[in-house]
Order: sequence, then structure tokens, then C-alpha cells
Amino acid sequence: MSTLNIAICQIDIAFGQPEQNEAKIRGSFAKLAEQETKPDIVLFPELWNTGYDLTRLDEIADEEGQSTKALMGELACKYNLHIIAGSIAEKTAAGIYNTTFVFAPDGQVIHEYRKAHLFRLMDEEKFLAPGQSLAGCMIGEMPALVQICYDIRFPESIRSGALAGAEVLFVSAEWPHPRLTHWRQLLIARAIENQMYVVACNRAGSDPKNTFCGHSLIIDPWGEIVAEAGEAEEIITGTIDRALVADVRSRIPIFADRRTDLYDLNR
Ligand SMILES: NC(=O)CCC(=O)C(=O)O
Repeated sequence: MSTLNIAICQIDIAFGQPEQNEAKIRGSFAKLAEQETKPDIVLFPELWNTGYDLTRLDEIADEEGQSTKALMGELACKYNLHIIAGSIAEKTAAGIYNTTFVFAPDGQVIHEYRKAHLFRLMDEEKFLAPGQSLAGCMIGEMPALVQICYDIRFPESIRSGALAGAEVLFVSAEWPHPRLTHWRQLLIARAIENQMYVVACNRAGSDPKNTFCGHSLIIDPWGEIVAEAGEAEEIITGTIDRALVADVRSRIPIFADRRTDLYDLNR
């Protein structure tokens, strides 16, 4: 399919309350079911199960992602769509990760991404283990890249996904004030420089340390805003047209025009 309907669920997150947050996820799907246009893909924010209650993660993180897989697998089947399940605190034998699972309409997990760049300003490196892969995935027939929040400050990681063919970047975030300008401008830049759609879900509300700035966005490969949320809880929707990615990439062939002989990205 060349066009895909996207829904972003910009929700508030109850601090350290996974069960309450699971109920919020179910509530979001009930709201989506009332909408006129059925989404093909739904996206949620970062760490929606626990929020940044990092000191309690050992107790409240999702063991091997089991609760998330049961919940999101059921909802993907019920509503017959792909879910990019935000990210969760996932407890494993090797450590606790900030992990996104992607679900197909049959309820199966088709991709797993663990946040690679940990954000020191919010103490992530003290409580979380970093992911070791930046691989993209196929969502149906569409090549895509899934990243988490602080990752958007690393253009190389997104460029490597675009060079591997990704046509859309999905981002789950808990991005706080006072950096709203960074959030918007980094996302727009990633869309323009990689000639890809950017679909980014931030959370609403606040926790004991931060107030989050919302402004979830759908941005097209020209860098134009297709849809943007305010700061409160909201569902925003928009359509991705894969043909536009091909069109922009053929008009301004930046990938072919790169001078990799002049760049040393390992320095
Ligand atoms: N949760 C995060 O990774 C926040 C990143 C952030 O706020 C930033 O400025 O970068």
C-alpha cells in the first residue's frame, strides 16, 4: 500500500504505575475506534509503562516485556493494525532496557529496538543498559526506522537507517521543557536531511522532575508539518504517502551526491 494512515497517542503517564498505564493504553484504543478513519499504524510515547521512576525499575519494569507483548499483541489483533508500542522499561537477565516492540496485525512482535543513546541529563545511564543495534524494520511493505527520544540528536544513526532504505522514522519520547525548540527543530531537520517522514510521539503531563512538552508531530519528507499536537493529551492523525519519499529523493538526490571520501565520521 502506498498510503498509510497514522495515529499518534500523546498520553500522560502515571509515574511508576504500570497497571494504570496499561489501562490508559486500552482507553486510547477505545478512542481510536471512535474515529472516522481507521489507522494502519499507531504510535505511543517512551517508557509509557513506568515513566522515569528509574530507582524502582527493578521492581516495576516489565519482565522480558511479557505484559506488553500480551497487551499490545491482543490490541494489534483486535484492531487489525501495526502498533509501534512506544517504549517500555524491559527487565532481562542482562539488564533493564528502554525497549520498543513493533507488533504486526496478527499480534506478533516483528521488531525490537533498545535505546542506544542513554540520556545522562535524566540519569538513564545509571539505571538502564544501552541497546547494541540500530537496525530498521519492515512495517508491512514499508522500510522504517524506530528510535527513542535522545536518539534524534545523533544524525548519523538516522542517516545510516535512511541509507539502508528507511522511508519513515518513528520516534517515541519523553521530551521535557525547556527544550521544545530542540524537539521540533531536530525532528524537522531529520526529515529534511534524510528526505523521509518523521512520526514522533511525545508524552503529555509531568513527573516529579520534569514537565513534558507534548507537540507530537508528523512531518513529511519536505519538512512540512502534516499534523502537530498541543501540550495536553491528544490523538493526532495523518497520512504517509510513500510515493512522496521517492519523489523528493529523485528531485534532490542527496544520497548519491554525498562525498564520503571527504567525511570521517569515526573521529
Ligand atoms: N528521554 C530523553 O531521551 C529526553 C531527551 C531530551 O530531553 C533531550 O534534550 O535530548
